[in-house]
Amino acid sequence: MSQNVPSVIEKNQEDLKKDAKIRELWMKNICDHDKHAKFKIKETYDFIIVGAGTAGCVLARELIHGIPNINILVLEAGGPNAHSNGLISLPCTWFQAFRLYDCDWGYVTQEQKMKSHVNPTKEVTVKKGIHYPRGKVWGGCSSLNGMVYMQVSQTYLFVMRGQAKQYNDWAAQGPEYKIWDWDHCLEAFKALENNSRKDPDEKFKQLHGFNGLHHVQDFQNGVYDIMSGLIDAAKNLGIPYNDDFNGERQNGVGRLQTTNEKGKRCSLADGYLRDALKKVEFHPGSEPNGFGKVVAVDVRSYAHVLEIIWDEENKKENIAIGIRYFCNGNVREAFIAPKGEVIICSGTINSPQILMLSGVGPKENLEANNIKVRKELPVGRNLLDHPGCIFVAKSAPNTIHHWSSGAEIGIIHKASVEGKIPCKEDFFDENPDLQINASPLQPGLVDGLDCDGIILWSTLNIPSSVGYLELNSNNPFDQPRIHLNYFEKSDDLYRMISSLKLCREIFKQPPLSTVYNVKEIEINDNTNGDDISDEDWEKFILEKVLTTFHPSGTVKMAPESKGGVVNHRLQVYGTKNLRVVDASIFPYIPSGNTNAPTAMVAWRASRLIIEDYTRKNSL
Ligand SMILES: Cc1cc2nc3c(=O)[nH]c(=O)nc-3n(C[C@H](O)[C@H](O)[C@H](O)COP(=O)(O)OP(=O)(O)OC[C@H]3O[C@@H](n4cnc5c(N)ncnc54)[C@H](O)[C@@H]3O)c2cc1C
Repeated sequence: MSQNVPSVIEKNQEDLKKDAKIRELWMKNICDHDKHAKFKIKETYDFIIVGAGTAGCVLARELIHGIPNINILVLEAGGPNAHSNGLISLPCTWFQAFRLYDCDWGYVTQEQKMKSHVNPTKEVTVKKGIHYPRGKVWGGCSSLNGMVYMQVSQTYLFVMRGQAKQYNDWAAQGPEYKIWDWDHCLEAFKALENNSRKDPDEKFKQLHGFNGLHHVQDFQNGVYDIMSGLIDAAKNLGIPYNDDFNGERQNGVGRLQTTNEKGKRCSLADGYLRDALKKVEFHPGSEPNGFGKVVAVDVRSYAHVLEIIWDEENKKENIAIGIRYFCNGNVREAFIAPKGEVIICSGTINSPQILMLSGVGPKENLEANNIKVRKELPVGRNLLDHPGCIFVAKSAPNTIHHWSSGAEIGIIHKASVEGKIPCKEDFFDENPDLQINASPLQPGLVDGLDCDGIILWSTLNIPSSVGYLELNSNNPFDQPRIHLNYFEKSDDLYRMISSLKLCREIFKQPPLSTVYNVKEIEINDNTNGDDISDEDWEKFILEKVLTTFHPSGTVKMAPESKGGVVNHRLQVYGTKNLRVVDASIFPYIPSGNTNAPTAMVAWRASRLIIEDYTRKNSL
């Protein structure tokens, strides 16, 4: 049975005073240490990667194995993922893991006010302070995420090694963007994936990889069969069964695949960084300073990057030469070798923040925060995310398995822009835009509710509304201001209403309503039974809205004239030796979970970086 696990422990005033005293002693010690430090070695690396998240882990591994005799420094603000009392590696505790305050950046969002779409004479609000978790730990968000594996976007797959339209849209931005078309992306997805499906058929083999380091497995269901009952309930409504959401089509109901290996989380730190660290060579005397060169990946934990160091002798060219960071109470610097690069892999919130703190960004916001503008670019604009809304039902006792890792079943459908219940045609539409993830009700997931049940989490996979983020100050430890602009466009609201209406219908179906005594809760607290007006739906959605944790797009890959910050090779416009590689470069958000697409971007980027490095070295 479920237990009530407190997810937050509050500190009292006495504890806080003790903490402050210890911090003071630590600072004093650091200052004494500095007084005695006589010299420091100039640290030089071929590549400096900022952030050991999904993208940083893949990149470090692919570069150290792809280029001979290089060394790489990875600067990571968080610590190793082995910590945290096992909460990270155990799939069933993921919902606690992303609330670990020392593994999460702890971001919250700004308040949002807008006119009601249903009754434009009224103002409606999305409350301030939606928790916006981002991993601050080896593996980044892949160490905290819900482990759902989704590689393809909206499945405009034209059978076989088909084309997913969405990646082709990335590629349609110009002839040089062809390197991002579906064929190129599929090559990367397959190279990364290690799928453990038993006896895969030919179609499955064509769209999946089996030799990568990112382990993917079919959901191992437990002993209770309420989740199978959910599949039957969806089928009753005419929703087709789908046995591979990463296959030829994305619509339908089926079991999700997860990034697990033998029942444990497989983050990109587990899969890729661990492998990168295995390569260590020593080349004595190969460096002019006489120290020799260690060919390896050096991961520095608890190293918070402050800004990019620029070559001040060639001011106009904006040449990145290193990184300034804060570690163990000291500000430190690391530099790149003449043919090296700085690669920012700090995620959708932090990559734009680092660029802006270094003078690359929108003029107005930079000048308002006393930052000298080096290159004006729309950094932080184009914040794309999948807004979500959870719909909860109670069930009879002892109907769920509490070691579930969360989302077990997916229902992917086309929603109605008029807010109607989707019809059969919508279920068969191969361009779905809504994803419902179904999980057993986990303790703590819904405040104050401690009973068995099911959660249906509707997620708008192709949102029309776009948000932005901006600096709050020039303090690198300050949170940027995150403006989500969820449901700013009316079609987003009505499509969410359509999906939630479908959730209600699913709960009413047998065997859920008959065998498992499933009864929806929450919405009926606000309204009367079935007669829910659009106004009440809007109120419900804006009160309950939460992120599905997929922010992307704030360092958009696009031509500069079209709002791009990086070009097709992910180099920052108007700078040299500087790339951004992570979910922030997505020009359009993939219509599915974003971890695999981010790893794909890093794998593709590694090929581009290797090409450029080899060319520079042959000159
Ligand atoms: C709770 C949660 C659930 C999710 N569920 C799923 C899911 O089920 N399936 C799925 O596919 N996707 C899921 N995602 C999304 C997916 O994990 C992310 O899209 C993906 O991991 C993003 O990778 P990234 O490399 O862009 O950034 P990140 O993984 O966030 O990596 C950025 C790294 O940079 C470090 N960093 C940032 N700033 C600095 C700095 N100044 N100095 C040094 N280091 C810095 C961070 O600490 C972090 O380690 C989820 C995400 C979360 C948070």
